[in-house]
Amino acid sequence: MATLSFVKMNGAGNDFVVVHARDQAFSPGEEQARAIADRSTGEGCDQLIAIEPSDTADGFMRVWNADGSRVETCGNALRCVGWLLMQASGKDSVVIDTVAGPTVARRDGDRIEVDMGPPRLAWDQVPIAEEMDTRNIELQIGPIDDPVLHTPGAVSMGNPHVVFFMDHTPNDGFVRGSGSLIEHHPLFPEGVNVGYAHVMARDHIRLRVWERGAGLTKACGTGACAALVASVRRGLCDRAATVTVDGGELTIRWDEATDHVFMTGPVAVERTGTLTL
Ligand SMILES: N[C@@H](CCC[C@H](N)C(=O)O)C(=O)O
Repeated sequence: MATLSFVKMNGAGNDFVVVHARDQAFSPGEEQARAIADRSTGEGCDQLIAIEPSDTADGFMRVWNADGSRVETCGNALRCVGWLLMQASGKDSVVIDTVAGPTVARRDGDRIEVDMGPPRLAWDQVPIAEEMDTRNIELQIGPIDDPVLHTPGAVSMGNPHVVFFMDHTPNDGFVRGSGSLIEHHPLFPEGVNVGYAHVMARDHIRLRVWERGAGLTKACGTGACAALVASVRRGLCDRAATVTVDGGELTIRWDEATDHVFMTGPVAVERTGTLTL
């Protein structure tokens, strides 16, 4: 039996069990990852995170969703891992590698900013099963002549997102019911994270997200980036906005010069503990 220490953290309420796997290997199978993430019998989290050593960066971040599936990246976890690596090294910025590519994390007062890189906007980069304009994809839910949801924008931030635009903020039942359906829609061969954006002003979006492999979360960092990008592409928002999520506020900026998306927000440590595997 092996024991590994972990830190329970959250970024705007999106919570993680972060395992130190720099000196000791950590490669849980799907079932083990799901058991750790289970809120009634395990430690409980939206995503399980491992910080592994890297030859090219300050650390490598590996991500599992609560259902045990491995995923490319996680925006809020990048901010939490960035904070941990900065605390440990005393640096003010660090590079974190992921399956989706490297990210720079920096301190911004008591918040952490991450450079999420450029959004991927071609239909086959999201990916979507058929060629279509990712500003308004051909998808609708509900009766043909009066759909409840329709023509979302689609964006990859290293992981796939669709963003529906709404004139109100939907309730839990609506997000759970429609999100669980759309996550597995055949249009998305790798599944999809589902965002519901209520654009309140050109610099303010209220967002709720049903996450692929995790369900309704208090915040989704890549989802907030995708919502801003999709809103800008529809002419609804300026290139910088506050995105209010269930667990707090994220500041998202899509830089015109570099095409990179930057996300800034809070991180919090909840507790520490050990996992016995
Ligand atoms: N919470 C995350 C996203 C985690 C991965 C996502 N559920 C997926 O399957 O792509 C974030 O903050 O970005």
